[in-house]
Amino acid sequence: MTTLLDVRNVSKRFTMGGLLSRRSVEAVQDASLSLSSERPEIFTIIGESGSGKTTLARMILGLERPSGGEISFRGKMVSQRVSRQERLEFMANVQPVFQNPFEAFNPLKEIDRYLESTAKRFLKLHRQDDIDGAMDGALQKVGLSLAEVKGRYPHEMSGGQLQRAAIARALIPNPPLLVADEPVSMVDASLRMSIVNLLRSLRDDFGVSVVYITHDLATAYYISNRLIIMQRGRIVEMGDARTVLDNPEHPYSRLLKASVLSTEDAGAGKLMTDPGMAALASERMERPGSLQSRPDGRLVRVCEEAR
Ligand SMILES: Nc1ncnc2c1ncn2[C@@H]1O[C@H](COP(=O)(O)OP(=O)(O)OP(=O)(O)O)[C@@H](O)[C@H]1O
Repeated sequence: MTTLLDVRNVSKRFTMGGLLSRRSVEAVQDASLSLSSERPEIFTIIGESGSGKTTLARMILGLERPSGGEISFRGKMVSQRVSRQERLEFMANVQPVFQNPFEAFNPLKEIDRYLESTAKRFLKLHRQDDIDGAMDGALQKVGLSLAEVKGRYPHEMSGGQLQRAAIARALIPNPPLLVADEPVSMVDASLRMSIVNLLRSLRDDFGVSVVYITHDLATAYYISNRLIIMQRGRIVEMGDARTVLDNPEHPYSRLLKASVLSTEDAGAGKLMTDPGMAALASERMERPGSLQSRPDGRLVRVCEEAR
């Protein structure tokens, strides 16, 4: 089995403030995960707001440098890809999909012009027929076509259509991996499932793996093969999505699942429910611990005294 992505003991500390008021945040602590090249999958990162999901995603994309640990793509450390050519090759292979499609596009530029510059940059295409073919091929994968998109500005499309176009842009270099950070949270509720189904089809029909970042357990349950649950920068549980979400073991995972049932949580990514469980989950984070294997294949963070 060859490894597509290997995240090994990765941490990220942000330091802020001046000399006298210096403080730091451990945004990600000792995170490890690995995706295989042969088995495309949707690997989900779940956690409430501030748990470190975006920071981990940005490190995978090479947009943020880890303070500790290493990330490798196809066996080569991301930090060692230093030449322009190596960076470009990496960017072509690991493409981002961002939360807000309206921010991903320049409002003053036609959508196809933006796709065209991606095709030229990553595929080194020059002939207009070839460029159009690459754009149309990527747009067809997301249920659009070049004819539908040509000459249109971002404000002339719905949020759902624009997110599809953003995903098409990401697909132009034929990447084996997409990193999608809350790709449905800004999309109209009625169109969300179509984007979620699209990610599934990219995996099943085109062999693209997706790192899917969300605080929405329902879509995570629906499309993920595996997932990790993050609490304050740490992975507290990792495993097969259904195994973990049907019967979460860590108190924080249980809290997250319970919060799905709470209407006031909808969309905000904050946990409001069950103060007792919240206190237990929080108290466990204070204590040293490590991920332990369970017979069903999942990993759960266990505190030293509780082992
Ligand atoms: N550039 C930065 N400088 C300082 N602190 C940062 C920076 N980026 C993130 N953080 C902090 O790191 C922690 C993790 O943030 P991150 O954005 O990764 O969480 P998240 O789970 O993606 O949250 P959200 O769902 O709100 O996007 C937070 O405490 C955040 O304030």
